[in-house]
Amino acid sequence: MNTSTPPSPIRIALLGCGTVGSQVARILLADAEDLGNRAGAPLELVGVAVRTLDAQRDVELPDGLLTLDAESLVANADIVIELMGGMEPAKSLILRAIDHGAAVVSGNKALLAQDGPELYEQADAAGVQLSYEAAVAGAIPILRPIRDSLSGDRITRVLGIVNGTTNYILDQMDSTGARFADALKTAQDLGYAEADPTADIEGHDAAAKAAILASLSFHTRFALENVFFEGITSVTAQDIASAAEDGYVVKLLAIAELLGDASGADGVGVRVHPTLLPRSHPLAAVRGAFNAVFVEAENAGELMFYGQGAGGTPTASAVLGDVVSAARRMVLGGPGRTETTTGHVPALGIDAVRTSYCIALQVVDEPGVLAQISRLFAANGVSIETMRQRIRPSGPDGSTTAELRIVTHRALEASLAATVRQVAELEVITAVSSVLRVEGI
Ligand SMILES: NC(=O)c1ccc[n+]([C@@H]2O[C@H](COP(=O)([O-])OP(=O)(O)OC[C@H]3O[C@@H](n4cnc5c(N)ncnc54)[C@H](O)[C@@H]3O)[C@@H](O)[C@H]2O)c1
Ligand SMILES: N[C@@H](CCO)C(=O)O
Ligand code: NA
Repeated sequence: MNTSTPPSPIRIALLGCGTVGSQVARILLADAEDLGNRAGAPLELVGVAVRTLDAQRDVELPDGLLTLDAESLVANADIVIELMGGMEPAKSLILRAIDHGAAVVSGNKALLAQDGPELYEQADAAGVQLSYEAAVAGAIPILRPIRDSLSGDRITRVLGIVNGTTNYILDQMDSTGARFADALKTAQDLGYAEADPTADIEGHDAAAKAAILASLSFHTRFALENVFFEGITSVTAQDIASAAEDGYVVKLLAIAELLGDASGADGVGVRVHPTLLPRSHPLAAVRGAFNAVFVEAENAGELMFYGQGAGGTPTASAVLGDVVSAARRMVLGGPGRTETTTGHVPALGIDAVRTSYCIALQVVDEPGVLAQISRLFAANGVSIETMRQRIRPSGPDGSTTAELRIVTHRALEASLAATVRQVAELEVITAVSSVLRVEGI
């Protein structure tokens, strides 16, 4: 006979009952027994903080669970799930939860990328667990594999499609020839893009996720200010069509990689920008609003994690994984480490990155043009990998112009950017029609 006392219930407070929060509440209630068995103690949802009590919600919750008093709820919980989003009051409530010794689970990438270092320090100091698997690539288990499964390896590079809205838009442009504005409209009609899609299309959302991925991959705290980012608003249908002709696809990639600085010491470059990828690259096959993260590690080699990066139920899966994990730690004792910060690698700016460029130029069709252009590439130490020239009629007099598409070998971003600036000033150049970085070659 088992005479030990049953474990006391773990009290869970949920802050926010929107797209993700409502699904977390639903699953916590519906699957309480299974989740409790896995955690080793009953999981009790003690309250859900909302802004208005009588709002229309996706799920029906038992009477008495909803409250407007988030602060009191937090003060009486063992685990606080923050799914309100935004900076305040999310940050103050998380700090309050930590102060009370509660474990915190959040999906708030915007807050973590901006104020994560402060929150992680407070959690460490209080000995409580702060987990946020939902914050990067929604349902995809990626943070815990990086933090735990790969903690015996050395990650050298992470390439991620971590924003579903922009992947959907770029995929539509690629598969239907749509213009950016039309693809964005379709994404909005289907509910992928928000009414204000700025954070997605300008790259902020992916940049926040890049900062989190870089921090865990390189054991050093990086914040949004360390991330160079560009969105997809200037990617044209022509860019996508030309890329397709050359065997590439355009993806918005979040890239975090180990680099040498000028003296050869380690540094980390973190960036987000539209990127040309060969169609044979595994990330090129990530279609629609799906997400994927491609990890390169010294011993494991190449790994890819794929799945749904957003949506209430998929994201709730990641949140509840964190909840069960935090509850297990409570049952077993000790907070468990959520991240390590012993790497001390500095963040390097975009100039220190080594990448390739694909440059499309409209040039005058006359002798010596290629020589002038290639001289500038050579002067900047940039080697050309491929060059394709197309001659087009430009006037009724039979005159012609040429379009050149040059793909470079990897070179320092600073040298590539200087080359483009200088080439643009040549008189024989009528337009620099696009400049896109290339990865995976
Ligand atoms: N939706 C997704 O697919 C997804 C995926 C990954 C991460 N996330 C993150 O999860 C979080 C929640 O996202 P969501 O899509 O569920 O957002 P949402 O806007 O649907 O839900 C947020 C809810 O919080 C409530 N709220 C805001 N301030 C509040 C306050 N002071 N007190 C009580 N309630 C308050 C809002 O009324 C709303 O119901 C965000 O940080 C988001 O970035 C969302
Ligand atoms: N807006 C985000 C939601 C998930 O973080 C996306 O499009 O991927
Ligand atoms: Na995730």
